[in-house]
Amino acid sequence: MKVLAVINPISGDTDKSDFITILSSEIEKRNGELSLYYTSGENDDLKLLEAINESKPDRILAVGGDGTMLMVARNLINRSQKMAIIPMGSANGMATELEIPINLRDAIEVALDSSNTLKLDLILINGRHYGIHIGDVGVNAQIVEGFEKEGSRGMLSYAKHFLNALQEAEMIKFEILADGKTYFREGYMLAFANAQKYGTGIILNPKGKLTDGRFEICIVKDKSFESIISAGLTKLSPFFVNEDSVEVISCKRATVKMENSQTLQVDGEVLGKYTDIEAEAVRNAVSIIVPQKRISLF
Ligand SMILES: Nc1ncnc2c1ncn2[C@@H]1O[C@H](COP(=O)(O)OP(=O)(O)OP(=O)(O)O)[C@@H](O)[C@H]1O
Repeated sequence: MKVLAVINPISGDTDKSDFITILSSEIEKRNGELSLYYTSGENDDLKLLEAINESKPDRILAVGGDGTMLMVARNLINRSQKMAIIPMGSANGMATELEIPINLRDAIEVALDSSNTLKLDLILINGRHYGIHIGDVGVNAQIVEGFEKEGSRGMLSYAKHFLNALQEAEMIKFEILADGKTYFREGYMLAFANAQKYGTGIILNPKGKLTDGRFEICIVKDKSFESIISAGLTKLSPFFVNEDSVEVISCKRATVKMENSQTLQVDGEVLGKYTDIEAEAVRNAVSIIVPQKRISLF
C-alpha cells in the first residue's frame, strides 16, 4: 500500500513529529510505502497534485484541521484515490462528524485498515470555491475574520471573537432562490451546511447528510442564538441551536442576495465580501475512509 500524508505543520499549534514516527512504523508493519507532503499555505493545490502524480498513492491522509481536509478533498474530485483524515486541527468538525477517532493511533488504524468509505458531497460556491463542511455569512463569519486578522489560533481566541461578534451582530436581509423557489428572510447569519455541526460541537443543521446530494440553507433568526456562547467555550457538550430560531431550507442549488456585502467564510477560511452568493451541491465528489463500524448511518 502506498500512502501519501499531507501534513499541515502549523494546524492546531501542535508538533507533528511524534505522529510521523508512529505513522512510519505502522506503515512499515504493513509493508507499505510512505511519502510526505508538507503544506506551506502557498500554492498547495498545485504542489499537492504534483506530489500525487509523483508518488501515485492508494490512500491520501489529510493531517490537520478542516482547512487541510478541504484542500485535499477538492483536489481528489474525479480521481480514484481515497482520502483519510487524521484530526490535528484546532477544530476538527469533519472528523467529529464522520466519527473519526481523535486518538491518533486509532485514527491511523482507521486510515490504513478500514475498507469502509463514504462518497461525500461538496458544495461549490460562486462557481469556484469548494466547501465540505459549513460556509456562512453573518455573525460566525465575522468571528472567523477577526480570528484570521489577529493571526491567532486556538479555542480561547475563537471564544473571544465570538463574544465581540455576538455583541455587534446585526440583522441581515436575504433574498433566497432555492431550487426555483424564492424566500425573503432576515437573520443574524445564514449558513450553507453540508454537515450538521461546527467544530465546536454546535449543531446547526440536525437533518444534514453528507451524502444526499443536497445541502441546507440555515437562517439563524433570533438572539437566543446567544446561548451558544457556552457551547463555544466548552467544546464538550453538543448544543442544539434552539430549533425555533433556525429555519432550514434543503436544496441542491441556491442563490442568496443581500443588500450590503457580507463576509463569507467557508470551512474556516474567509473568501471575501459578497452581495450575491451561488451555491450548488456536488454529489459524491470524494471518497472518504471512515471507521469500519460507525454509530450513525448516512
Ligand atoms: N506551512 C504553513 N504555514 C502557514 N499556514 C499554513 C501552512 N500550511 C497550511 N497553512 C494554512 O493553514 C490553514 C488550514 O488549517 P487547518 O484548518 O487545517 O488547521 P486548524 O488548526 O484547524 O486551522 P485554524 O486554526 O484556522 O482553525 C489554511 O489557511 C492554510 O493556508
